[in-house]
Amino acid sequence: MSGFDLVMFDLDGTLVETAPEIMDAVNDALQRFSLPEVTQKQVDDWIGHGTLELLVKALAQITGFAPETVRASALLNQIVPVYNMAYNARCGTRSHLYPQVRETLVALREQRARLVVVTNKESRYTQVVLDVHQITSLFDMVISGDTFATKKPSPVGVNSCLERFSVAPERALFVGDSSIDVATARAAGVPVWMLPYGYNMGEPIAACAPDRVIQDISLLLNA
Ligand SMILES: O=C(O)COP(=O)(O)O
Repeated sequence: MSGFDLVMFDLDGTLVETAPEIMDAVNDALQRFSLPEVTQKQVDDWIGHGTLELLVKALAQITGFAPETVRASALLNQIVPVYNMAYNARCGTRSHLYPQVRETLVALREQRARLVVVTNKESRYTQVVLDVHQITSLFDMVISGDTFATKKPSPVGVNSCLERFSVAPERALFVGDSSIDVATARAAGVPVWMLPYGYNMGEPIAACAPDRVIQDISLLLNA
């Protein structure tokens, strides 16, 4: 039996392994502009601050320009719609739910916990991923990187969930895979558990000092 009334989940690297097809879509877009490809390791380490920021990092790496220069560039504006099309085509081709994700979400719902996604992925991409893996209906609320003016590690999204479902921070849990998730949960006073298999910008997860590291998401059920 889970001791939590509200469980908030990160998406990429926590519920769904998304990086392989994100890399495919980035490389599809780069190819259209005759730019060199990026590697899987680079993409893994760029996930965390949203897709637009991932594209900024990829273009900065390739062109040698500073990220702020890329953010203001025409190239970024041109590549975004091309990436969107590529991602829609790639989504679901090489992503998958991590083991026990669906079963655990269903069981938590049966235990009457509220379930929420809090991701930095922009909502257009979040929706495609949740739909393609048929888990949209398992969540009471979805907060994306562009839902509020600030994204994780700002606690705004987490605080809005606590308020919406009238849950005290200590009765909630944040489950994630990166230092961004730990910082977000800490800023909201919510306990935070980490899964070791996701994307933490190349850093070891122990360095983030979460309350617990769990090897498998089904361990949430015995909390
Ligand atoms: O899209 C990203 O960069 C991050 O997404 P996440 O917050 O679900 O890890």
